[in-house]
Amino acid sequence: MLRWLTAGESHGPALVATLDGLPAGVEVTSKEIQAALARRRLGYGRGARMAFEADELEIIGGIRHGRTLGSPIAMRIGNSEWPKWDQVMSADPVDPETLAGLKRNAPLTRPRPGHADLAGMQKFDFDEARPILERASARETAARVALGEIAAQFIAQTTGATIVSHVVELGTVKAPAGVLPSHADVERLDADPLRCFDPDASAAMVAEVDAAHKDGDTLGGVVEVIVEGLPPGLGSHTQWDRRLDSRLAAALMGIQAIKGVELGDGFELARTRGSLAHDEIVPTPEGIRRVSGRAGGTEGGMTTGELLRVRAAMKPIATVPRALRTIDVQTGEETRAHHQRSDVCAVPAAGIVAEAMVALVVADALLEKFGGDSVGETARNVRTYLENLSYR
Ligand SMILES: Cc1cc2nc3c(=O)[nH]c(=O)nc-3n(C[C@H](O)[C@H](O)[C@H](O)COP(=O)(O)O)c2cc1C
Ligand SMILES: C=C(O[C@@H]1CC(C(=O)O)=C[C@@H](OP(=O)(O)O)[C@H]1O)C(=O)O
Repeated sequence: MLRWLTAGESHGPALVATLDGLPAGVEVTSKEIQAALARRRLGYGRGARMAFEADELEIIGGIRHGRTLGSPIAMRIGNSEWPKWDQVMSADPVDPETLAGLKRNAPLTRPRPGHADLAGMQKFDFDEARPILERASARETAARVALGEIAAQFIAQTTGATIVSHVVELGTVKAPAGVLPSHADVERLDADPLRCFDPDASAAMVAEVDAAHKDGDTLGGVVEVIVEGLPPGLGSHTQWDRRLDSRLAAALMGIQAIKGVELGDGFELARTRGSLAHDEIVPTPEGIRRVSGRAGGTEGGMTTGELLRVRAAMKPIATVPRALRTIDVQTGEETRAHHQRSDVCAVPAAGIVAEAMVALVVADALLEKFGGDSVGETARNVRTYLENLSYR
């Protein structure tokens, strides 16, 4: 069983990530993890912070000379901006040079609708939002992306399966349905400002972000993650929490600002007759295949061996520059929510985080089915299973 956890605050010295249960011998380098972290910082519409803050990766345990040891993996992702934040948030006298034009932190008593501020202050009994937003903030997703890169390497090295994500909707703009990227398109996608596979839709998305920015507004959207090359039978129909669908949905809904998840055509299937909604099974020279991918590559909560395709819907960023109505918890009076800088849109970054969450869930399901204490053992078990399938 794979287990993973993160710790750390948005404006703290570092994030920490741990991954327990991964076999030995997975090849993964700091450079690869750092590259995954860099992908998360891309995307049109992000705030100033992405440009100057650096993720400083340090592997603390579980990986040596580019290979996992089979022991728990621990990583630290330092925040290059910490010395400044330490000053901004300090109750002690502040060195004006370090502060470099930043405002001294005042208590955040005007919670933002749509962020964790108010519910967190009520629950944890804080009189301002800082201690809540620090951990609710999606900076934490850097730690998940680091973990996800290791999981993705494990998946690739045991099954050959690859993962890619793309932005399929941004605000009201939709990419044309049906044309799916593969892993070979990653570079092209990463070079696109919105990580959208369709250039016309991407251009329209850029315009949508610009318009929202100009209006002092924010945007959400939909990302799709595709895994190509998985064996059939990951996950299980036998219990609700063993279904791969439920595990994917939980992991994706666990990303900040994700409000909906669909497997395959998801909600659209509910509006479609059965005769047109399912993926017919046919014999082919390459083996048993489905003629379509409407289900998203699972049936009965198990992978079918076809493309795994899952979507996540991100709500618009809560820190709206044209700030929404709220109350000041100090006075009880109606006012406007606090606003400093923020992203207009972080949908492309959410796609990278979604890839990481899918990778972790799939790696866990692979280990559950095939076991193995070394990557070679898991890979062997996958091969033997595929060679001995009764129906292929
Ligand atoms: C990559 C990413 C970047 C985000 N950036 C911001 C941001 O700049 N400002 C903001 O208010 N929310 C941002 N969010 C969303 C908040 O973190 C999220 O809305 C908040 O934690 C409350 O959680 P909930 O939306 O799941 O209810 C971002 C989310 C992600 C995934
Ligand atoms: C730092 C990251 O995202 C942050 C996520 C975030 C939020 O509220 O979730 C708010 C913003 O931070 P700040 O409030 O300091 O401007 C984003 O920049 C990151 O993704 O690395």
